[in-house]
Amino acid sequence: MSPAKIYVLRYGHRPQRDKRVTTHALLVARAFGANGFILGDVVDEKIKEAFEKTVKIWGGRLHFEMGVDSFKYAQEWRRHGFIVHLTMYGLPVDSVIDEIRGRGSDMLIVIGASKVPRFFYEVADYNVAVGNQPHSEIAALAIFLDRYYQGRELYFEHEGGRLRIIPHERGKKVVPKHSFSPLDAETR
Ligand SMILES: C[S@@+](CC[C@H](N)C(=O)[O-])C[C@H]1O[C@@H](n2cnc3c(N)ncnc32)[C@H](O)[C@@H]1O
Repeated sequence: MSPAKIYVLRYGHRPQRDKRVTTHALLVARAFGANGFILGDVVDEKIKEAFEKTVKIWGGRLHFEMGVDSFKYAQEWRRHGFIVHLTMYGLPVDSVIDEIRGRGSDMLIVIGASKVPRFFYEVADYNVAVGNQPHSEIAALAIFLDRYYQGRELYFEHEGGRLRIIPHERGKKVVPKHSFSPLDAETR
């Protein structure tokens, strides 16, 4: 059973220094099968611009919101879904991923920027570590979603957009989306 939807909550974004990291977390969320990305507590038009530009060109139906209260958002989420907080201090991803995959409700994945308050460790149904070494929220999110989807996310179709890439052994082959026939999809 799969959850109805998967959202990512980015906690602690600092507009002066996290633009690139948060943009990359958003791109990973979109490309690797999340349905929504919530930028908690701050408004950053640069992140919104990056999101809109990507969706316009490459498609996808990712829901994007910013400036919402992260604490309230997480509490509200518990009414209809469960929460996974990615942290190096949590339980190994491989020990909980099957149970998480088997749950049928909406999943909120919380990723931090710097220090994440105790609240998120407590509100989370699962504190999940992607290895117990400090690395990056982008890497943690990518690996978590990849383990969750068991690799299938790399082949998801993203609705809409203008362009698609035809995989090529050398160079870049990019075509307008409307020139792609469903027959090609079946033979890929
Ligand atoms: C700069 S790191 C801060 C590391 C932090 N001390 C922690 O609790 O994981 C920013 C974010 O990356 C994610 N992260 C870093 N290493 C991780 C790991 N080994 N497993 C899961 N998430 C990790 C967490 O979401 C964390 O809030």
